[in-house]
Amino acid sequence: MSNAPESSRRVISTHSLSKTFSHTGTQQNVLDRLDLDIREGDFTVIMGPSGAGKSTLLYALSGMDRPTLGTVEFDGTDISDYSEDRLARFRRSHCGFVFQQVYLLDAMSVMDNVMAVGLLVSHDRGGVRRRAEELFEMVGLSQAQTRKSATMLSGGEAQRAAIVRGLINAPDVLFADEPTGQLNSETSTRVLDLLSQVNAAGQTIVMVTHDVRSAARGNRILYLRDGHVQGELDLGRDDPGWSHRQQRLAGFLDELGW
Ligand SMILES: Nc1ncnc2c1ncn2[C@@H]1O[C@H](COP(=O)(O)OP(=O)(O)OP(=O)(O)O)[C@@H](O)[C@H]1O
Repeated sequence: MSNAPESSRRVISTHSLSKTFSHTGTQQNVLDRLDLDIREGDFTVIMGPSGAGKSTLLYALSGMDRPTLGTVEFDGTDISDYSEDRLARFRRSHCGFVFQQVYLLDAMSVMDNVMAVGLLVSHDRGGVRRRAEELFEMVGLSQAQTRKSATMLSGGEAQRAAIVRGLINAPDVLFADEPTGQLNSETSTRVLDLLSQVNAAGQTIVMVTHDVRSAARGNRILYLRDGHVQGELDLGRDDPGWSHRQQRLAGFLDELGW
């Protein structure tokens, strides 16, 4: 569990964040005037029923998509009306992403996949390589594995490589959308241990998941339904044991009718 110091600094603040999709003349209000903060150093988990808008919220918080109404402030700067180009530059420097699908480029080695993302932000090839090597070591991928094509990795290895890619530019926030969704239980545990480890070292994380075991890694749980945050649980940073954390979380979810 995280030993990161408590911080009340807000990295992201939304104000009346709304997202509406239109399909064949009807409008769907997926996010409805949300006001929420993401605090530095927190491992925030977004839960909620299928279709509640969890991924939509993650995309809005990370500048992958723009709100229909309202604003998203990242480090005090409103990013909601940035142009596509500016948003892309902003994301590269400030956000890291880990998805359920790994999306490594098969034609490149694992190292080159990570280097390519690092070199979008820095021209210091040696520096990027050194950071990549450090991160690969941290996630337990050997040099031989990083020289392989991405197709030659197991699912768990590929997801660990994706975490390295997500961290290569030292993002302010690492966003993860069901990062263990495709993994078996043992490999999920390794990936979750890794997320806990980087969070303990101070990395701010926002993760969407359906999985109680994964969610128990977070210190703050937001439950999204009908476009609102319907409940919030402070799971804290002290570790009274995973089963205790999972029980508290299960109780919270039961009360919300999960
Ligand atoms: N680009 C889009 N165009 C139209 N509708 C969309 C779009 N993206 C999402 N939606 C709709 O918004 C709603 C919320 O989708 P979202 O993927 O955010 O939900 P979720 O809570 O992440 O769901 P799940 O847990 O099933 O992944 C869904 O009804 C979905 O169909």
